[in-house]
Formats: sequence, structure tokens, C-alpha cells
Amino acid sequence: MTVRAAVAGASGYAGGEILRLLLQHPEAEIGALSANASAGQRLGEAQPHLLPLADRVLAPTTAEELAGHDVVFLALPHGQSAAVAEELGEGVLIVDCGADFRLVDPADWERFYGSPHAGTWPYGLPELPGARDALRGSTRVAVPGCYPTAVSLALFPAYAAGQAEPEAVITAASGTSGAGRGAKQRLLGSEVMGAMSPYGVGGGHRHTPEMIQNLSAVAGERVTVSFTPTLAPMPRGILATCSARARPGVTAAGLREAYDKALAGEPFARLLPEGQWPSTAAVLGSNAALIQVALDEAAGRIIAVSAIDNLTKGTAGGAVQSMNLALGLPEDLGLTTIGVAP
Ligand SMILES: NC(=O)C1=CN([C@@H]2O[C@H](COP(=O)(O)OP(=O)(O)OC[C@H]3O[C@@H](n4cnc5c(N)ncnc54)[C@H](OP(=O)(O)O)[C@@H]3O)[C@@H](O)[C@H]2O)C=CC1
Ligand SMILES: CC(=O)N[C@@H](CCC(=O)OP(=O)(O)O)C(=O)O
Repeated sequence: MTVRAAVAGASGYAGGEILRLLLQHPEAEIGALSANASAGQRLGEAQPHLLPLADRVLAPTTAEELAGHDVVFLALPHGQSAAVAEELGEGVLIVDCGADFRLVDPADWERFYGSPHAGTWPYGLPELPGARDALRGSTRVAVPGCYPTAVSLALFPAYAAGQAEPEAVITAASGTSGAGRGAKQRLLGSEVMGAMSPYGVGGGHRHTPEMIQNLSAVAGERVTVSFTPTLAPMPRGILATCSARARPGVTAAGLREAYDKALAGEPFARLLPEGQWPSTAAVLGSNAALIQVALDEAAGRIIAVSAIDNLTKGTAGGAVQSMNLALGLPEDLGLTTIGVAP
């Protein structure tokens, strides 16, 4: 089965990572590549690491350029996907890496993104209960945000087993590529190198409602989330440290059993051996999510930590994994858990 794929936003970080993965996917054939201000340029100017595509010229992002493919990946700024998707119509698989179709509640969308809600598509985190079945055969996929990917994978086993109280406190460090390519003052080398800094503190980060949505669906009750993101001086990677009060009677052995059960057979979400903790260095360029959990008995809290590559499992790898499911291909086709180290 040959899958002809177009990538809109091919000059960006997410688009570049999708192309890196598609170049290694045995069934993918790369069709149209589009961008905005860089339309007309060679892809090699924006993505010098993608040598086989270096001479391909970026087209403008229009429905005409993106038509005639089996799958269209949208790696565009928030709010740009809905119009393109509507013009492409039914009958083509659209995998949206933006936030436009992730949230169920329009009020959440309007509050955090400030525009009318476009709708809700099947959510591209197959590891969550029920998500894999919803993705099979779907023609639409909403790829999760990078932080919600890391956090949901770290905590859902505790909520699925009814072991955590419905309040989670999360701190996550992200590499700077999470912010995309656009110039932003807080991302200047002189600001980022040698420093770690929080942002979006106090419930203001737009990924908070997405985490609440995911964890509440698994818990069967509303889970509150206090989320503090921090920017780390590295290009890629997220390390999420998540904590929730343990329900009475939870033991370290019972907690580990719950994680073992929830992650059994998962090709990419892995519970590490006891005593070994996740590190972003171990997932560089890999689609793996490494997870570890402990019970802090003195504090009565569950501590779950996950590491992902924000551009791979956190975006493009999750997008390709979901594409495979939607098209009936083996879920792990073209994806790897082998990282690059040191
Ligand atoms: N970076 C990450 O870790 C993650 C990103 N995502 C999502 O992926 C999407 C892309 O992010 P990212 O690659 O980081 O961003 P970048 O800023 O690196 O890239 C944005 C891309 O969109 C294009 N573009 C910009 N404005 C428009 C427009 N008005 N119409 C059409 N195309 C446009 C740009 O083209 P040009 O270069 O020509 O301006 C570029 O190709 C976002 O929705 C982001 O939320 C999701 C999860 C994680
Ligand atoms: C470091 C950094 O700035 N990260 C981005 C999150 C990137 C991401 O995954 O989010 P979306 O797909 O929702 O844009 C941020 O905090 O806004």
C-alpha cells in the first residue's frame, strides 16, 4: 500500500520532523510540501537535515496544492487548520498537529485560544483508553499538544486504576523547539542558554484544559490540574514530573501493578524497570515515552515522571502513529524507539 502524503507547514519544526519520519516510512511517498512566507524556496534552506528532499520547492498552502493525496499533515499555527480542512473536504485523511480540533468543550477553546471553536476530532494519543479504537479508520486526527502527551501518559494509569485523587500538580521542562520557529524574545540564545525559566504560571497555559480533559475522561470525574511549564536550555525534549495525592490504601506494589497493566503491550509508552528514571537524552529522535512511578509514602503522593521528544512522540511521531492506525497499517510502521545518545 503506497500512502501519498502532503505536508503543510513543511518549513517549520513540526513539518520538518514529519518529513524526517515519512522519509523512513516504508509505505509513504512524499507529495506536496507547502509553507507560507517561505513558499517558493527550496526545502533545503529551511530543513538542511532532510537531504533527499533538499531540492523540492515549497508551494503556498492552498487546498489546490494539497489536493490529490491520501493523507495531508497540517503543521500550521493554531487557528489555521480549520479553513484548510474544510476546503479539502471528506475522503482524505487529515492529521492536524495544531490545537484546533483537540478540545471537546467550546468554552475551553474560546477561553484559551480566543477564537470560535472549530470542532473536535478523534484524539491522536492511542495509549489512552478508547482512543486507539476511535483512530482506526478515522479520516480526521487531532494530534495532542506536546505537554499533554507527556503528562497524560505519565498519569493516566494511576487514574485508570482509581489510585489517585482528582488533583494533579505538574511541572514540565521543555526544549525550545516546542515553541516553533518564529522569533520570540524569550527564546533568544542569550535568554535560554544557561537558564531554566517558568512561563504560563498560575493556570494560564493553554495545554491545561487539554490535560484536564484527558485525565478527567480516564478518572470518570473532574480532575483539577495545576501545571507549570519551564523552558530548558536544550533544543528538544520534555521531562514531565507529575504528582497526585494517593487514594487511601494505595501501596507501592499496587501502583506499579497498575502501571504495568495499563502500559502492557504498548509499542511506545514504556514503564522503566524499578529504580530507573526517565531522561530526555534517552528519547532524542525516538517515538518512545519513558515512564516511571513511585509512591512517596511520607507525603501520601504518587509521583510519575515521563520523558518524550516533543517533536517526535510529542508531535510528528504521534501523528505518524495515528496515521498508521487510521489507514489500517501496523501502528509502529516507520517509527522507532531507538534514540540518539549521548
Ligand atoms: N513544536 C512542537 O513541539 C509542537 C508543535 N505542534 C504544533 O504544530 C504546529 C506547527 O508548529 P511548529 O512547527 O512548531 O511551528 P513553526 O513556527 O516552526 O512552523 C510553522 C509552519 O507554518 C507555516 N505558516 C505560518 N503561518 C502560516 C499561515 N498563515 N498559513 C499557512 N502556513 C503558515 C510556516 O511557514 P513559513 O515558514 O513559510 O512561515 C511554517 O511552515 C503548531 O500548531 C504547533 O502547535 C504540536 C505539538 C508540538
Ligand atoms: C517550549 C514551548 O514554548 N512550548 C509550547 C508548546 C508546544 C506544543 O506542543 O504545543 P502546541 O501544539 O499546542 O502548540 C508552549 O508552551 O506554547
